[in-house]
Amino acid sequence: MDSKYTSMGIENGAKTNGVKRKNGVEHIKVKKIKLANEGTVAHNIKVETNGHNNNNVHENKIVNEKPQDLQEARRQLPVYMVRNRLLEEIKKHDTMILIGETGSGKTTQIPQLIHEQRLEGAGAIAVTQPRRVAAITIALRVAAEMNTEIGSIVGYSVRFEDVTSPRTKVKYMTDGMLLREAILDPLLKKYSIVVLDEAHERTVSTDVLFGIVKLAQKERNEKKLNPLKVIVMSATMDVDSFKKYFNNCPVIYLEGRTYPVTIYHSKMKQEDYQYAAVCTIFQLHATAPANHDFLVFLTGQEEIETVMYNIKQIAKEATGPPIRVCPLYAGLPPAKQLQVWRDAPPGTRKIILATNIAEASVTIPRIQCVIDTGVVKERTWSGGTGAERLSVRATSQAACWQRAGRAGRTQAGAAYRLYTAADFRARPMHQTPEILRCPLASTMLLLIAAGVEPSTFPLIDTPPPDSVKASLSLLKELGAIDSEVNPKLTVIGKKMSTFPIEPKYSKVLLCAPEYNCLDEALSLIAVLSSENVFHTPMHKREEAIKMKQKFLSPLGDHITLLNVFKAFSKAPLKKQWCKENYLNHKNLTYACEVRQQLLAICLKLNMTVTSCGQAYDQVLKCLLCGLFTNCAWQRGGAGGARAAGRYVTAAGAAAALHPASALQALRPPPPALLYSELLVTGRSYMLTVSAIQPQWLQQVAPEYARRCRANR
Ligand SMILES: Nc1ncnc2c1ncn2[C@@H]1O[C@H](COP(=O)(O)OP(=O)(O)OP(=O)(O)O)[C@@H](O)[C@H]1O
Repeated sequence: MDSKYTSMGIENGAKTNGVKRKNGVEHIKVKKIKLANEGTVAHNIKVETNGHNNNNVHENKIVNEKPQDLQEARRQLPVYMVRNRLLEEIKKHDTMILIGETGSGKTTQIPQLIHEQRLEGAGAIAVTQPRRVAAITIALRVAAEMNTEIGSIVGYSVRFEDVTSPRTKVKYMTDGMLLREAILDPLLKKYSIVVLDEAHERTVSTDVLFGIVKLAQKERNEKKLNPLKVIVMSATMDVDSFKKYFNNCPVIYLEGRTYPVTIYHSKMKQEDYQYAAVCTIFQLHATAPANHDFLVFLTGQEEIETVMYNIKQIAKEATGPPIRVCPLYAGLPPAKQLQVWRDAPPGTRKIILATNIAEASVTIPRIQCVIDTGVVKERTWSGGTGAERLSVRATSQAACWQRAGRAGRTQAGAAYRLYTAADFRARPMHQTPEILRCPLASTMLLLIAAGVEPSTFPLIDTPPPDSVKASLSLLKELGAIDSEVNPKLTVIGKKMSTFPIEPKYSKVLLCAPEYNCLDEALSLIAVLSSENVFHTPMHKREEAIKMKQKFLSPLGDHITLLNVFKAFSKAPLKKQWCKENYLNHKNLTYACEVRQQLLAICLKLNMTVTSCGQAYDQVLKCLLCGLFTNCAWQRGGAGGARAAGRYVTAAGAAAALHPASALQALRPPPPALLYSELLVTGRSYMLTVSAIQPQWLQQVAPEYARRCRANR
């Protein structure tokens, strides 16, 4: 072991043993399977699990095991072993909660078992996932297990990608996609069974879906339509509040996992978790066999890139097999995310650096070690200022267990927690549900579109009143609803709800024909809907920044992005061109796909696509139609040289231009701005900003402009 990396102080062998139930949080490493109706022991089934070692290789998208091996692996799963009992329970109850260990087979097996028995009848089975990468990879796995093409009996549906057909019976989908379907069909008539998986994640969409399925179930019963079965699943959920919410429905605990996971805690508090992670990686790398891959949890793209760079540098001199480092974060283009599931060359160790998108649901084969920094980047939103705060926080205990549960899925594993056992015990059991800390305008629009009255809609946790008020008032400002009390969609609101994007952006698209710039607006909104198109590698920062200059527009970041997109669309050898220009080829390709989809919706709405050419004022005015609540004025008014670079937003919050903005160098600084996002990271920064003429606001949104003047 390299002496540089011995200072971590991981406590040896601090194993967990057996399942302990603490407020609904499961502990790992169990040998027996017990299936019982909450607490009762009357119907226990006891099955000893046989540890089996399956180091099969996954390639070709993500699975390339032989069908018979896949079947053998299925048979070893705790869920499969008690399938008959489980199916009985599923048949008996309209709604049930299923709690089972991570990796026990809930997500992959329950829908298959239901389908094998044809319990879904003429309808289909919807299985929701909070994250797209999980929906895709699990669907691919299940299709392979069922020996069928993806998109036929088994399919998936995620934003901007629908791989299903009329034959699809088992449909994995993001919770957001099922929510979109609920607008068109609030009774979810296509489905006879809805499985809401990873319920503990408490995303806004899943929370709203709980209410949607509850209402749909009731109404389908009242109208004597085919009943809707609902199964809520997780390994680590807050059982009591869910049980209460679902009218005391039965809770089935399924105890048992295929492989054990040993938990190690840091002996002492780690001041720098990135450093601690790198130390631990190389400590383990020196001794672990090459076919043991590592999964490291970090907080975001920038951090992942820094750690990746450090690992690559240190790896040149470190003891151990060759290393392949793979990033995995939401902003990574979908195809690149799936590369994590591809095998590294034999004898090479894969080290995956992931955010919490790999925390729940996913199985990445060969992961033997999980290194958990115990932190997550969380967004909280203030309805008052419209600002989002991005902060790094300690994860909940449930998240720690979920992370540990990414090991022990295809072989025995270990989780190295870079925090002490006392720190772990002091953490809250569950994180704050998103609905209590995120903007709700999109969700409100969908609810209203689905014919639901937001104030009476049944939610597990009621969102803060000021957040509901701010969201409804934004929808009213945008002209999407007629009133904040008892709201109904307007004609434009109905059209807005058909776009799978933020209401403010759909408003921009709908206003674009008026400004003769739908062509430009589509490109711009597509780029804004995908991740960062600029690629700034740490070691070539200067060069990348220099290259960016050629796309810069003095009008600001939006037109700069448009310049990039236009140039990309014209480039003949796109990949090479992106490389030379320090642009992210995958993200730009993704933006092109998004544009196609948005264009299809516009054409369905009979909108005419025209271009304003170089008249970019038109584009900015059009942008202002959706983003007029995102204006800022220079402090002390125009010409306030002393206050250069310091602005005040329409909501009265002080904010600065982000250092990466194209407008940073502009002198004198523009008197008025339009921004896409307001982010607080210590200071309040406006992101993706354009210069506007102060009088435009008056022209585009006169009523709002009047109120702003009165408040300033
Ligand atoms: N892509 C894959 N490659 C290899 N094995 C897989 C894959 N997906 C699933 N498995 C196997 O199937 C098992 C069950 O996975 P499944 O996702 O159904 O578990 P789960 O109970 O839903 O777990 P979690 O609570 O973590 O979501 C895994 O532990 C693993 O052994």
